[in-house]
Amino acid sequence: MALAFSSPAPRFAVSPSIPHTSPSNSFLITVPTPHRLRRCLRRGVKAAVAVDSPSAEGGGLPVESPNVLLEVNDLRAVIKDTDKEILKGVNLTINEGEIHTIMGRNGSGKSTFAKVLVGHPDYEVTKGDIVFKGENLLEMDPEERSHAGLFMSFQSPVEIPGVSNMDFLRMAYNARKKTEISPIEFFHFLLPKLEAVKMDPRFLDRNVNEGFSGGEKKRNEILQLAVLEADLAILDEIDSGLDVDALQDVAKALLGLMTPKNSILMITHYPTLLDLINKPGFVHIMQDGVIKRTGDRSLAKLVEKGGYAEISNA
Ligand SMILES: Nc1ncnc2c1ncn2[C@@H]1O[C@H](COP(=O)(O)OP(=O)(O)OP(=O)(O)O)[C@@H](O)[C@H]1O
Repeated sequence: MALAFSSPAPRFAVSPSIPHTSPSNSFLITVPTPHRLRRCLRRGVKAAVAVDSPSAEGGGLPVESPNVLLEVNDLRAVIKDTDKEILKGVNLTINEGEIHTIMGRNGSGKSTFAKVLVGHPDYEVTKGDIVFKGENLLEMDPEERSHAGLFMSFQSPVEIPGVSNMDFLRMAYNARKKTEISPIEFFHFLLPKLEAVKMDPRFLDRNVNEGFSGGEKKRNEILQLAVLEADLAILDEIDSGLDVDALQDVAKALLGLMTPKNSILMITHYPTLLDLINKPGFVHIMQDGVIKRTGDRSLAKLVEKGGYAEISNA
């Protein structure tokens, strides 16, 4: 293995996925941090030459690459205070601006993975690491993770009696942005977001999710996401229980929220939402606590057609 570094430390980019390494491959790799270098090495890069500009001597083809937003390495987790292991070595990298989808049989560990990412107290990480925006996520409590830009929409959003949706959203916004926006100002900020998710402003006066239908709760989750302007939205079955029109609205709203900087990690059982979003993305199949296969939307189609047996046997 050959590694060469230019000096001073180069402004380097690493190919996001490096999917097809073989013993004879060599890559132009730019290495801004030891962390990113570790990632390349883990992925089996055998020869790496770093140069600080495409024109520098000894270089190869420059690799334009987006920034890594989330990196999960060999993540293992058990149910708290037990030795029941649910996550058995999950690896996943999400770059800025990407849409990732996790599919998998019931009970394969998808929601657990999502919950571990946001620091759910039911689980204990026993091995591996999670780096979010260059920071060690495992050292942050759930609130810090949220302030850092992680958002999770749960399968069954909780009701919060006695707290109006408007107050809740404003408090969440203030906490995330470390500001103190007035109710009037906030309302003006909120109006276009309500329109984007096609939500009736009357829902703002109701208590959070109290008495909301399943679809209304999901729409409210997207509103929260829009308000918090999260860097990574983790959406656990955001499409479940939605009628066809609502599904279209959610897809449109999600697309409207996408920027080159933020990313989405969706858990779903159906490829419909992916079709509606209609953007290139990654589909991962989780099986027994690990990501077994990764591909594009065609992988989701394969599952839809032949079930998971086809994937497992491949
Ligand atoms: N807090 C917990 N206590 C006991 N078992 C748990 C707990 N959390 C997860 N599990 C178990 O871990 C396994 C994975 O659950 P998880 O909810 O992550 O699956 P999933 O892939 O999201 O399933 P689904 O598609 O049905 O939502 C299941 O067998 C589940 O019963």
